[in-house]
Amino acid sequence: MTTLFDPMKIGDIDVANRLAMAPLTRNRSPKAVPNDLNVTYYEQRATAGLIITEGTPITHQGQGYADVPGLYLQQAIDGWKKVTDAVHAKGGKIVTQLWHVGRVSHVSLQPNGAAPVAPSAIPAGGKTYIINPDGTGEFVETSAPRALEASEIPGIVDDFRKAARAAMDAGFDGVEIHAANGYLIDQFLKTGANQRTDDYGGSVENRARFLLEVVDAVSGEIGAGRTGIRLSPTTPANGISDDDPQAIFDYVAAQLATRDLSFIHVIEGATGGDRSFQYEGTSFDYDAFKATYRNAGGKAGWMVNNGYDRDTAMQAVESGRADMVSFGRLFIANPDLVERLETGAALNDPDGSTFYGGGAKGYTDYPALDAAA
Ligand SMILES: C=C(C(=O)O)c1ccccc1
Repeated sequence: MTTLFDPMKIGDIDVANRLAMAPLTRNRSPKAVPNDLNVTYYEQRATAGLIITEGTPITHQGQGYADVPGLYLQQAIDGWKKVTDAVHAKGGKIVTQLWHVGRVSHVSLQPNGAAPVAPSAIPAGGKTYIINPDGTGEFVETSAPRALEASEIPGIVDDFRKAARAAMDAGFDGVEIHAANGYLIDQFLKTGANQRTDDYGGSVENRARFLLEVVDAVSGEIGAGRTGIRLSPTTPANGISDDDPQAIFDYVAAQLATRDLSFIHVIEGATGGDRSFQYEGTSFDYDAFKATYRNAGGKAGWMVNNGYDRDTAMQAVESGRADMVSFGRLFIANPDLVERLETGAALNDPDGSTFYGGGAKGYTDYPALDAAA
């Protein structure tokens, strides 16, 4: 029987076990450049079967939070190279999450103080994290977005492609396309944010067009076997919603099945919250979603997320419902999470007050088992 601790191959990526470190924004990379503290943080967690880095904006326009690392400056690529070298030296595997926030941004974070971009001029209604001129950080309301012209969309697709190339130049084993949590690609997918009347809006085919163009551009650049994707069919994160998530995601599943990707990373329910959350008047079936993908020939590793613990993660893999399980907060607090779950050791508790911003406290100072012994 396959267990959570068995190796596997996801596309072209060999992983030592089926625990993934989920992408976690930590706001500790000033000027969008990864630094030595980031190197230590990821190196400490290299025993994960797969590390998925924090969201990494593909361009300045794609940035929506202060002090997140990018992939659009050579300095950042050089900084990421130190991270990947350190993780590889410990025998780990690491991919980076390619991120464009779309409307979830603030004019102070945008090129020339411009409005954030989105499929339609519909505000996210959420908050984002900025650093004020005096250096203090705070969560503020996102700025009102402008609707992208259709003529701008191919350029953003190419920005994803260029970022994927930059990721490989930085030594990553692959990428995860961030198509979840109410960010740009998810905004195109869902009716609550996409009310376009051109080829990128209306039908499920049109709303999925941008996602598939990004998948094809990234896969074409670095290989489908090193390309994963994160989806969140029913999350309310960043004010996103949809009238019929089963329709759009069953279509997406059937389309992705033909593209030989490395992994499909699915957030179940509300991101970091209620796993049973459903958009008003809808009922999304996650097992049917996966069955659609597999029945259409999809072979990518199926990775599940949201509130899993040792027992539920082991059960998900042993039952065959999932190939991998990603952990966020547990990896924040337990750099050696794999050993702790495999041996049933006690777990450190994460300190939510240090999740975003700051330095080593709550970032690289969580003790490993051998340190605590
Ligand atoms: C990249 C994020 C996501 O995917 O939700 C994120 C961003 C800021 C805070 C928490 C999470």
